Amino acid sequence: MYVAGRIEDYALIGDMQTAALIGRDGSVDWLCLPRFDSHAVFASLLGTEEHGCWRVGPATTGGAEPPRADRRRYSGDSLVLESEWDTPRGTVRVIDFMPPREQHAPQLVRIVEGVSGRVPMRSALRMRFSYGWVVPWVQQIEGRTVAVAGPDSVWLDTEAETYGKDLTTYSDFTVAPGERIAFTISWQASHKSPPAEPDAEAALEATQSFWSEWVDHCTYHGPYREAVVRSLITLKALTYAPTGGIVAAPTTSLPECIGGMRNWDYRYTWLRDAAITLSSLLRTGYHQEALAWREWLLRAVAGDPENLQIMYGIAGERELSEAELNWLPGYENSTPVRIGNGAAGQLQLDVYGEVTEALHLAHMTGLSRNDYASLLQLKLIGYLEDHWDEPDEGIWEVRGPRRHFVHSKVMAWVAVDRTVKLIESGDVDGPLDRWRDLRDEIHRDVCEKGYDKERNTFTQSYGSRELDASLLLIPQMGFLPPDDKRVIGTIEAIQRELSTEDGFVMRYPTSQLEADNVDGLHGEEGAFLACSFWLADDLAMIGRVEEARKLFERLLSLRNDLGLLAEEWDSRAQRQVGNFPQAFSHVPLIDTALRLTASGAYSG
Ligand SMILES: OC[C@H]1O[C@H](O[C@H]2O[C@H](CO)[C@@H](O)[C@H](O)[C@H]2O)[C@H](O)[C@@H](O)[C@@H]1O
Repeated sequence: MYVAGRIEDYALIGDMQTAALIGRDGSVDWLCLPRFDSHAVFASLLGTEEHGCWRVGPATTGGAEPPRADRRRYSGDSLVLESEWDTPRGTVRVIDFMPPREQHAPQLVRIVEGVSGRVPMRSALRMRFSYGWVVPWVQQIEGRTVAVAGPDSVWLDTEAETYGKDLTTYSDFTVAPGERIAFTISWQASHKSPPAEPDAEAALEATQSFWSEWVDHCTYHGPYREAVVRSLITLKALTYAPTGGIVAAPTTSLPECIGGMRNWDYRYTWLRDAAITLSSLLRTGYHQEALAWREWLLRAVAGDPENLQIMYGIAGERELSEAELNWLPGYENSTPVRIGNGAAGQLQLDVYGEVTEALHLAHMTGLSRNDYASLLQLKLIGYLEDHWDEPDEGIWEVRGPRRHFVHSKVMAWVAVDRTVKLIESGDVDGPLDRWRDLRDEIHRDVCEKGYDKERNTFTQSYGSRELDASLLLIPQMGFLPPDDKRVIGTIEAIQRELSTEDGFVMRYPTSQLEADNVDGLHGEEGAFLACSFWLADDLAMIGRVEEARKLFERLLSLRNDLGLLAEEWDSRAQRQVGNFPQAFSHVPLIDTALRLTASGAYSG
């Protein structure tokens, strides 16, 4: 029976317009072309080999399982993946990458390089368009193999011999030491003329230079540089270069609970996720990306800023209706597989705070002034003035009834606070006294209704006894100082009540009981990695620096061998779960590394 690899078995390559996931067995199991949110041409990640994949690796005999690579790494600080197999016949390396696009078509390049001995190899290319639904029509045109279905065509170029069998394009060949054999697939709209023939070696050189030049701009040189740089490269790979939009992750429906229904499509731009990504990029010297995202934001909300959506398509599209792909059995039978995301229609008041905080940081770090950005900020507060006291779906996008989430109110306070500061700086005009009063009113409301005096902790929502890990952001956002007894009480309560057996943090309690079930979903989920980083950050803020460092370094050890993190960690099964790799995990990794570095606490 076919089983996709563990989530952490996957490597990421990408060209800042889309991305591919490659398993340890050399199989590309996920790739959407030409954009992150396009239909997948390889979707075996969520199904079987029959839903499309492309394996390049040592040949096997007698139906044996394809061997897993013995070693793999990114070549330096890049997204060029090198996987190596030691076989009885010798050692072979496969170099995988996607060249950043200029004028040329989207490409995925695989170069097979002999290291020692003579190794028999096989390339097995199974293209299935529309997420594994459509078997394309494959033909040879002037020595090139082309697969066509509807609007898409994919062209395979290689000097190796190819042949078709069982709806698959194979190449069987032997590679000798020093020999390099390239395979490139290029996507083209099927009504257009064929894409130019690729030059794989020149593309490799250009891709390496692109990444090393980009990494050179990083201003962080602290003890966690390796982890920070890998996270930055991952965030850059999740950026859609033509528009500046940032996807939350390049995948859909990798489950938060194996076998469960918490499967969502993350190939869109959440204002929340993108705003915090922008803040991390700004703090590490990447102003260009921050500028591009601010432009994206202004275009996305243009014309109707009061009617802000919490998420958009990567080019600012508003229509993201959710649908289920019922022909896909799902990752380890986790159904449904969803595309689109119903959370787009929710009210999440925290988003006003995250966006305003990002614009504020951009302003403070000297990003060139943009009058429309300031105007947008004023409009957002105008909206909040009338709506901050309404119940919402909150940061976790719950699908249960709306509540007065404490985190949402805290972030509404952040939005007003940063805007008051903007007006105070003299850069824009606004109703200063009225908004100072509004800021005080929100603060009072949260402290009165969202704080449980008896237990000395803030609560998930007004009147509830539940806790919520988003409360860890209270000191980080400056709502209360870290030494406030209510802050310390909340951190300790979260440690007590939301910790997993291995000391990581759940977002909130998940319950099987309908009445207690805040998110309206069945099944449990893993420790939420962002929340676990937030705990480390808070511990450092309240002076428990050694504890913070230990937790942070244990979190780093959860990364896969290539430094990548999904959204969650399943403490029982000791494996990563959720969409992968996830910006929402890599951003707080960077933030906590910066805080620990500033506090001088690190090992070795
Ligand atoms: O838990 C239910 C919700 O889960 C997803 O949202 C999560 O991912 C978002 C993107 O990273 C993040 O912004 C949010 O805070 C997370 O809770 C899913 O996208 C939602 O549709 C779903 O309701």
